[in-house]
Amino acid sequence: MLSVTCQQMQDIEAASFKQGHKPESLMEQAGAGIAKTILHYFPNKRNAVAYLGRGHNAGDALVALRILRDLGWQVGIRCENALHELAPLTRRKLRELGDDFYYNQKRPEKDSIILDGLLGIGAKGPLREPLALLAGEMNHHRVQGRSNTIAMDIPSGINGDTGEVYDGAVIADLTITIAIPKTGLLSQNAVNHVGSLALVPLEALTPENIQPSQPRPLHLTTRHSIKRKRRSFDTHKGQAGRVGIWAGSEGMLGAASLCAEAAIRSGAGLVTLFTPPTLYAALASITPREIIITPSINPQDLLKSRFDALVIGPGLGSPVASLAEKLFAVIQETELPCVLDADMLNLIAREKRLDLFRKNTILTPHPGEMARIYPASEHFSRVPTADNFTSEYSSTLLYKGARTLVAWEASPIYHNSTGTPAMATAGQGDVLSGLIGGLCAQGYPNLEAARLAAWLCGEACQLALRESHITEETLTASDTIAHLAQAFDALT
Ligand SMILES: NC(=O)C1=CN([C@@H]2O[C@H](COP(=O)(O)OP(=O)(O)OC[C@H]3O[C@@H](n4cnc5c(N)ncnc54)[C@H](OP(=O)(O)O)[C@@H]3O)[C@@H](O)[C@H]2O)[C@@H](O)CC1
Ligand SMILES: Nc1ncnc2c1ncn2[C@@H]1O[C@H](COP(=O)(O)OP(=O)(O)O)[C@@H](O)[C@H]1O
Ligand SMILES: [K+]
Repeated sequence: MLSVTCQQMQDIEAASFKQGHKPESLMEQAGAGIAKTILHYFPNKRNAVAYLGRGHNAGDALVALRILRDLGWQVGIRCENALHELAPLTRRKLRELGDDFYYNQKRPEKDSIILDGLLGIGAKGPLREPLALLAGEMNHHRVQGRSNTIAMDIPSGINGDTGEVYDGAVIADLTITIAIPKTGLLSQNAVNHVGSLALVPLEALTPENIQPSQPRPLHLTTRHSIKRKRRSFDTHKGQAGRVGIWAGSEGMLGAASLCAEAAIRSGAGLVTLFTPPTLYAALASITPREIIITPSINPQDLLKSRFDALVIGPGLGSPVASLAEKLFAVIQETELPCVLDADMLNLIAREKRLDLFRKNTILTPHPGEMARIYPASEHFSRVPTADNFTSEYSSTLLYKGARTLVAWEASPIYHNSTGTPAMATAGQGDVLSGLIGGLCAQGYPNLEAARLAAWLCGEACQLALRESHITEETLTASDTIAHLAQAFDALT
């Protein structure tokens, strides 16, 4: 969905009020959506404390808190403003929760959920007292008590238009933005304060007829923006998508295995993994039985079978010159959707074969690989890099990072909303490339496949963290694969 400035959001809101929509009804819908999102990621009853400012942002937090309280959560509030200073609607939402909460304020306990309802789109400039004090308290409890902070609409202390981070801004693990994403949330400067993103759509408030505030529109990919395909009843495996993978080398068998497993878990009907004959036995012992493993020394084999998509590169290492040439020839020849990942990108950069970045290719560089294939990226921030790169090359680009970007030619620049720092662990990229290949093979257009795969991987990891045996430290790429089903299910 297109992102908007705070002024544009306020204009859309004003127009909806003219049409008869009521602020209280929108606040109830926003609060209910926030509570539902919190329960999606934190399904077990917890202690929740809402930090409140004076405006309607605090009203959203209060509605969500009331719903959580009614479901049996232990809740509390922190507010340093006098009751009469609160906006009338926010005051009403506090009364509905119970004024006792105001007179018996609570601080977060260990492992609490902290709701940031200090400031939303009505924020102006750096945090003033008493909100600066409360933001400091929230950040302290997030670290000391290992609490999770969830920002209502915007993390307080962030400029909602530019993403500028003011002193003492709230650090959120998850920002639940209301109705339409605000442009500042997508800024690279703000990423460590925004965390992962979720959207609560409101039917009355949509970005129709809004002019993008940037020459190249910035969109957010959320669970609402991609439609999951349904199979017809008589589908057979040949129609469900065939993926051919060239991956792995001595010492990097896991990359090939993870990539192939993710491809079959994407829904692809047949996945074939080509491997040097010397690695066959070892690879067969760690790869799921559903994968066809074919010993080969010739990448031309990728063109001989009937595949619907190819993935080349995970764990490839540094192939000898003759093998590299054969891989280049395959990429040059194929018209299939073709994911180029990891060492394949390094090889292309080293041999200066950027002519291979053709329309059917999907490139998945992390920032290090990006610097090799496109050294200009070191002089630009992420969005201009994605913009310039896709203007120069006709490939679909998936530029990995804490806020993964996906773009193609003149498309909007899509920012992924899901993900967690727990993903900063080996193998996540191999899962991602296998998933993209599998989705392409099932007929998702390249851009959609890349957006969906990035969203699914991030969502799978966020959902994995709900389990007591998986933490930020212990999550692995295998856990990502194990939670893909829940991520697919979370799509609307
Ligand atoms: N968009 C929508 O359609 C919907 C919006 N909804 C929700 O409402 C939110 C917007 O609410 P809002 O307009 O009441 O503004 P909000 O940010 O809560 O507070 C403004 C107050 O903060 C104060 N203040 C400002 N800057 C400050 C600073 N730096 N430091 C300290 N204080 C500062 C400012 O004081 P003043 O500057 O006027 O003295 C004023 O009193 C929106 O983000 C969303 O959550 C949903 O309910 C439903 C649909
Ligand atoms: N802090 C983070 N927040 C969100 N996603 C992350 C974070 N760190 C890594 N990721 C994601 O994990 C994946 C890592 O890919 P990559 O570095 O290629 O891993 P590998 O090569 O080990 O498989 C990328 O999709 C990236 O976007
Ligand atoms: K907020």
